[in-house]
Amino acid sequence: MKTLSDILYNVSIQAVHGNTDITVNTLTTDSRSVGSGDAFIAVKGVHVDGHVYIEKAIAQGATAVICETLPAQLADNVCYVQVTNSANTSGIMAGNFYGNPSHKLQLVGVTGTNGKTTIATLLFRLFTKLGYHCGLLSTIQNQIGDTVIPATHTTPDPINLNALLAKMLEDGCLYVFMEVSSHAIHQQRIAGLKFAGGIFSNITHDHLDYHKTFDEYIKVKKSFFDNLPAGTFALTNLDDKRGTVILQNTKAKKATYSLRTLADFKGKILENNLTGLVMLVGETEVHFRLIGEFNAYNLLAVYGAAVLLGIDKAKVLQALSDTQGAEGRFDYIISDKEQIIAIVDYAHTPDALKNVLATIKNLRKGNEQVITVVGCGGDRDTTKRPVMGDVAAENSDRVILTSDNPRSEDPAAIIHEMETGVPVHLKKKVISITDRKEAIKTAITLANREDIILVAGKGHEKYQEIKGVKHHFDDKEVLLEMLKMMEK
Ligand SMILES: CC(=O)N[C@H]1[C@@H](OP(=O)(O)OP(=O)(O)OC[C@H]2O[C@@H](n3ccc(=O)[nH]c3=O)[C@H](O)[C@@H]2O)O[C@H](CO)[C@@H](O)[C@@H]1O[C@H](C)C(=O)N[C@@H](C)C(=O)N[C@H](CCC(=O)O)C(=O)O
Ligand SMILES: Nc1ncnc2c1ncn2[C@@H]1O[C@H](COP(=O)(O)OP(=O)(O)OP(=O)(O)O)[C@@H](O)[C@H]1O
Ligand SMILES: N[C@H](CCC[C@H](N)C(=O)O)C(=O)O
Ligand SMILES: [Mg+2]
Repeated sequence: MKTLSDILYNVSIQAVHGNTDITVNTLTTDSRSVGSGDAFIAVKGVHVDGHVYIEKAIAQGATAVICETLPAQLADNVCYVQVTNSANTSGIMAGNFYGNPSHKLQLVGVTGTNGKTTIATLLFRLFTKLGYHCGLLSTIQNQIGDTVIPATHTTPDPINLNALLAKMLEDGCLYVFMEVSSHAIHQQRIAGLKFAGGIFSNITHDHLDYHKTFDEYIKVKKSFFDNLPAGTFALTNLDDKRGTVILQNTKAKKATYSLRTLADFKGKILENNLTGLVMLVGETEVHFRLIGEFNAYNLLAVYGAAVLLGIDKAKVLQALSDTQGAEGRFDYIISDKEQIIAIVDYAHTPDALKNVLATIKNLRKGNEQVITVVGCGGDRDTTKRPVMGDVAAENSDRVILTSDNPRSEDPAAIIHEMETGVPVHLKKKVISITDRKEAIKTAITLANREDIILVAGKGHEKYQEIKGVKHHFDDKEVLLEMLKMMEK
């Protein structure tokens, strides 16, 4: 067992009251899970200040308290460590507690508004195919080789994160691919991690409820690259407006990918249809199973990162050509009788929705209608709602606005906010149906032979969260069931 003093290695300490030469059972930032002999780290959160729970943590058995402000009364037999930043400290302490697994792994972080799950999953599948034992930390799930560990966040909190990395290392993983969300960067969930490299996909409108301004959102994403040291790589998308600025202050080796301009990893789309993409990657023509221009970017990012990690270019392209994308990302079925194409996609930002609808437009052979079913999540960025209503209406023949995960909000009110973005002349295309199952059913009723239905926003999710309760819901399952019923 490690001592508190071991675990405090590299922490910026202001003051210590008590003995740091004590063993620590486990670390936690949540008083509700404190047990005897644990160290409690008090972190200021979005809703409450963890410092409020110090007494409770001690009552439950905490023998060490790490905090920014010391309580007025100090208990005997408890070691208090005052630090400059508790959130940052929890990352560093978690690393020390679990033996800094990231220092012994090749850890690659993927950040950006859209494409993180796709890129991280493709990298995991590619390297697995190449014969390496790998780990994955993603929105859909965490994985250690074939073993799936459910994910609660896109990027876990630092304690769970380091515990998972330690398990991966113990299991013999060499490479770990992880999504790095902007919330995670801002909340220091990745503090103390050692990355082999970082990838930037793109930055567009999302999470302005949390980051307040777009500039602030960019700054947070940029700080991930600012903190990458020399000897690592930073791979960016040159076709994104912010692709260059994001790497401005990094010490990492810079590398670029692009479909439009000269770059270290240059691609060109030759064909883009329902069977996949044919691309020129450098000088090599390759067929990929993924669909759409946005996936051409994701594939280039994956190719670039694999090459930067030292894998042979030809080997990468050969294995990547046959690699499947992540669940619920442009996941389609074609109905037996009417040949209706029904697509499930995780587009939950204006840019993702625009991209996925542009891809669908390219797939049309004639006058097929595009019918979009989409909603916006509750307790999330409200400013994207009217924009997504507009994007859906501008780029579809029919739109059914519906619920996503309303969470604590009134679903009808969210839909109303989406409606306000629909231009007057497009209003006749749009109807609103709060019940997502009914909305999907209506889309199928409206569809004629060979029409295309897009069900956007929930992708792989197997639930719908309403007033704190997660009810089973699976877009693909509903589509399959309804198509079967209607075509009987
Ligand atoms: C807005 C946000 O990101 N919140 C995260 C944050 O919670 P918080 O700041 O609200 O915490 P809080 O309730 O104020 O509590 C502050 C501190 O007091 C402690 N506490 C609290 C109550 C108590 O009784 N005792 C106690 O000790 C808490 O454990 C915490 O350490 O810190 C928690 C612990 O790490 C996270 O679980 C929580 O994620 C919430 C559940 C969440 O939904 N986050 C989403 C928005 C998120 O992080 N999403 C990104 C992906 C987004 C994307 O790219 O699309 C992700 O990485 O998953
Ligand atoms: N490179 C890309 N550029 C723009 N849109 C993309 C890109 N890749 C995927 N998308 C769109 O965004 C959706 C979400 O993709 P993905 O899950 O890979 O992103 P993410 O960044 O992991 O999202 P989250 O922030 O929720 O974790 C996809 O279903 C697709 O519609
Ligand atoms: N990681 C994103 C996912 C959004 C998915 C969408 N279905 C929603 O619930 O808003 C978030 O937590 O904001
Ligand atoms: Mg993701």
